Amino acid sequence: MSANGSTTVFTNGDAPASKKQKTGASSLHDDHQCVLVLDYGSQYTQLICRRIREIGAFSMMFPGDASMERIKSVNPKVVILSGGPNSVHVEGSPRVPEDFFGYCQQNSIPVLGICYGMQLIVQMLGGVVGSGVAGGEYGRMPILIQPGSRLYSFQDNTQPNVWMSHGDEATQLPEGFKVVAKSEQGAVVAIEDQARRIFGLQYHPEVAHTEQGTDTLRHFLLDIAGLTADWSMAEVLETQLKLIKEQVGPTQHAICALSGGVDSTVAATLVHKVLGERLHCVFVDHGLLRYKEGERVMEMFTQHLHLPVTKVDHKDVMLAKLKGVTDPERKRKIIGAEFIEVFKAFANNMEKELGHKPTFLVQGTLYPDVIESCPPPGSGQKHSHTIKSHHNVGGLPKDLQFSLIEPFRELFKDEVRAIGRLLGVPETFIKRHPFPGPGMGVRILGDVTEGDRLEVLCMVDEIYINAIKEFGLYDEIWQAFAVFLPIKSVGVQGDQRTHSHVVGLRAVCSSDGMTADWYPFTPEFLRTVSARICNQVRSVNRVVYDITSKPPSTIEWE
Ligand SMILES: Nc1ncnc2c1ncn2[C@@H]1O[C@H](COP(=O)(O)OP(=O)(O)OP(=O)(O)O)[C@@H](O)[C@H]1O
Ligand SMILES: O=c1[nH]c(=O)c2[nH+]cn([C@@H]3O[C@H](COP(=O)(O)O)[C@@H](O)[C@H]3O)c2[nH]1
Ligand SMILES: NC(=O)CC[C@H](N)C(=O)O
Ligand SMILES: [Mg+2]
Repeated sequence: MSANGSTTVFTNGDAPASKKQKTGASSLHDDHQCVLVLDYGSQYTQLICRRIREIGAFSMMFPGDASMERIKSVNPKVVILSGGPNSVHVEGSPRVPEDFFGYCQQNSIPVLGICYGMQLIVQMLGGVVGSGVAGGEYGRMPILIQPGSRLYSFQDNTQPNVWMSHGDEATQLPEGFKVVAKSEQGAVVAIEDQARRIFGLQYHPEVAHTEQGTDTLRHFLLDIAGLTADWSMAEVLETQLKLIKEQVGPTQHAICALSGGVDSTVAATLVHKVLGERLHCVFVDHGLLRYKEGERVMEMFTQHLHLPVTKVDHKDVMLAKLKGVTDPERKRKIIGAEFIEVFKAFANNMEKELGHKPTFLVQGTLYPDVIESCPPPGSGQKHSHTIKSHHNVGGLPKDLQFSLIEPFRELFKDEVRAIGRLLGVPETFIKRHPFPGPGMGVRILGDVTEGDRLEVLCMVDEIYINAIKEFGLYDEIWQAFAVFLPIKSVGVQGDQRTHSHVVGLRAVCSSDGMTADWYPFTPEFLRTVSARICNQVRSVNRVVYDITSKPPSTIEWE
């Protein structure tokens, strides 16, 4: 169990030893060579662990300032230092113990530093980190690889596009290191000391948008460090089934927050395998759903899922609570708290009906929800910043009266899709675009309840998604949706001046939601959809398309 009561496969190292035993992580560790990831608070640290799993190796994650004793206790074969929001020259910023590099040297442990991790290597081994030539690089960037590098010896492409997110730079390298790649602006973006097998990347090889990023990590782990690839998703699934059985015991009941989205559908199917009739699914219609979503989802459950699901209508209460609220974080917290109110009432009703009060709550929480919401105490990611409070994590009330079962809390969407396929979940669910729990609540900027905002957005979104399906693009796009902007613009319709709503359209390519790029629609598609929206939704006179990647934006607008 992790600190908040959910089960985890990959121990974060902050859990006490007795709890670690419970997760089964120590037995897994006994059977596999360990890649230790030291976390300095990057949004992407779990993504490093996810890539390591994809490559077929076992990983553990410790906080970046873990003691030497702790590092030694897992006998790592490789250590990766993550990125992070801190700056190495700020007093008190997290770092490895002074004798860390000596220990790695003595035990022939290769080290890779990523972004902040590379800056830490440079500073701690006697180089200099400063503001450099680039003055910060964010998003996509081509880099130029120098010949003769060990880190890149597997590849031919000498100018891949990589994903950057940094302000500081290495301006002087420690002795023994050489530059093996530079950015377009001339910043040092890859370094290596071949003799000591210490490597550094200023960009993020772990994000899906970095070309050959996984290949670079694979080459580092399998060829340079010599690990064997012997870890699989089937093993993750088996471990989760075992953990849930232990966590819930033979008689307790659980409720499952089921949205019709991929994550909760796979979570429900998995937990149902263990609990059977002791699992009770509840779908909340909070009034912030898409056009006809409530009916459509219930029909999908009946036709394809064969799990009993109760639909709860909570529209009026939710919209009353959101009236006049404009701050995005405040909205998220209200929505999160209302979800829990519904679950509590549902559990109380169950007790009256069945004589059993479910004390567990199953949610399809994924790692991106956790990291963006800012990690709960004890989760190990103590150096990260809050980006937004996802309703199912940071939006939960403090006095949550359930123990959480969140089998995917350390996984990413594409991994959950893989587990769903292993469990035989129908493709209708697996291929659905993600839809956030707070729904239209975070897609209407500002007050959700004002005027006809909800109706307008639902209509626009429906027209947009239908056009995407009609053009055969739905499966190519990771997520698409419309956004209501709280401004009006001047237009001319039927020779008359209008002063009407503006809507934004967003479509992104991604594999895990951690990084994303905007989808390049054809002008024909954009022309068609814009004309349809302005003709069919008379109170809209302007449509804009969002051409921002994540980072620097996020996928949702709030
Ligand atoms: N309308 C809803 N009713 C009940 N539970 C919900 C609802 N919306 C979200 N949840 C709960 O919150 C969790 C997080 O929501 P999220 O949208 O991230 O996941 P999802 O809906 O299962 O999948 P997807 O990301 O594909 O939409 C869900 O897994 C589910 O447990
Ligand atoms: O269930 C959810 N509750 C939330 O509060 C929430 N906020 C964002 N999202 C979804 O997460 C993914 C990443 O989105 P962002 O780049 O906007 O953070 C995208 O798929 C978003 O739709 C949420 N899902
Ligand atoms: N993504 C990172 O690791 C950033 C490191 C450091 N905070 C910088 O801005 O340079
Ligand atoms: Mg959803």
